[in-house]
Amino acid sequence: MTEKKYVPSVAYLGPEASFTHIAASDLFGMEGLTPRPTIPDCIEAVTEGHVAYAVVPLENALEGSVPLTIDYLFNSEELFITAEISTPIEQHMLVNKSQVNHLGELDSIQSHPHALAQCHKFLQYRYRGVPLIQTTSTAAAAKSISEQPELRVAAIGNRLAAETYGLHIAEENIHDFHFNHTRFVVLSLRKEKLEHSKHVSTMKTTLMVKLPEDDRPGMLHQILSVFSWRRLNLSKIESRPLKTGLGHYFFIIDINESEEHPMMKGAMEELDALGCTARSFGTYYAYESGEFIS
Ligand SMILES: O=C(O)C(=O)C[C@]1(C(=O)O)C=C[C@@H](O)C=C1
Repeated sequence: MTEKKYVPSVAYLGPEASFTHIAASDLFGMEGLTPRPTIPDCIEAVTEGHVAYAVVPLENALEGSVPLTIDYLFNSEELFITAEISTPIEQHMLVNKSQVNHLGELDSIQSHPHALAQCHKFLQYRYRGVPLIQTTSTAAAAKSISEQPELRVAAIGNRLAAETYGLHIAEENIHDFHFNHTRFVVLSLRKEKLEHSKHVSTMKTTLMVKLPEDDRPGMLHQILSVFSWRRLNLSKIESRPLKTGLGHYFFIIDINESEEHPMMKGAMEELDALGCTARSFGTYYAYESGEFIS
């Protein structure tokens, strides 16, 4: 008797043919993937136990962090990052075949805010004045325009979305900078390191750090020195508003080390001694997808 392969259930920011879908299938294959319309819906699918994992975008090389993902993570007490996959991204302008000869008369261009921003210069020079409409994902934009072929609208998305929704690629590679990569993370209630045969770029630990309530001079400097004298390499530090008042922030810190390392344990203890609240999202492998998602 052949053993049945375990196929984990995975929610991703959909619909079908989003960049997140491609990233999720890169890690998990096509089986077991279920689309969710928004990033909070993906995160809730995991926290409510409907799926084992959720794949969501975390950061883009041109546009920075995806605020929804960061803020939901900050407020979750139970989620861990179990893997990261970073992929190069190519954006195209998609239209219904009936609109190919009406590119000069577009009423709107739709996409995810990050995708619109990645093509900002292109849109400014070629489609100045055309209203830009934000959607929950690039694939949501492609799907929506495909359902209204009579409208003079375009979407920004990838090649798979064009194929999936029967759209025509009117303009290819419209992202403003060649180095357009997005980091996607795999979230789970279980603290684990997902292993994959893909190329691992590094092992990372992500922390979210809240400073002590009493504002002291040099606090950020002290936090950084916790890592620097231990020779712990940070690959990212970013501040986000705590949403409790102007000037109140928390910090997202990525460290290229396992949290099991004695130096990391020491760092966590020292952060605690400084009065900081440091929450670890776990240690995970950061994978790189060599192929362009286009
Ligand atoms: O997955 C998608 O298609 C999305 O619309 C999300 C998202 C993002 O949030 O960064 C993913 C990759 C691209 O950078 C643009 C948009």
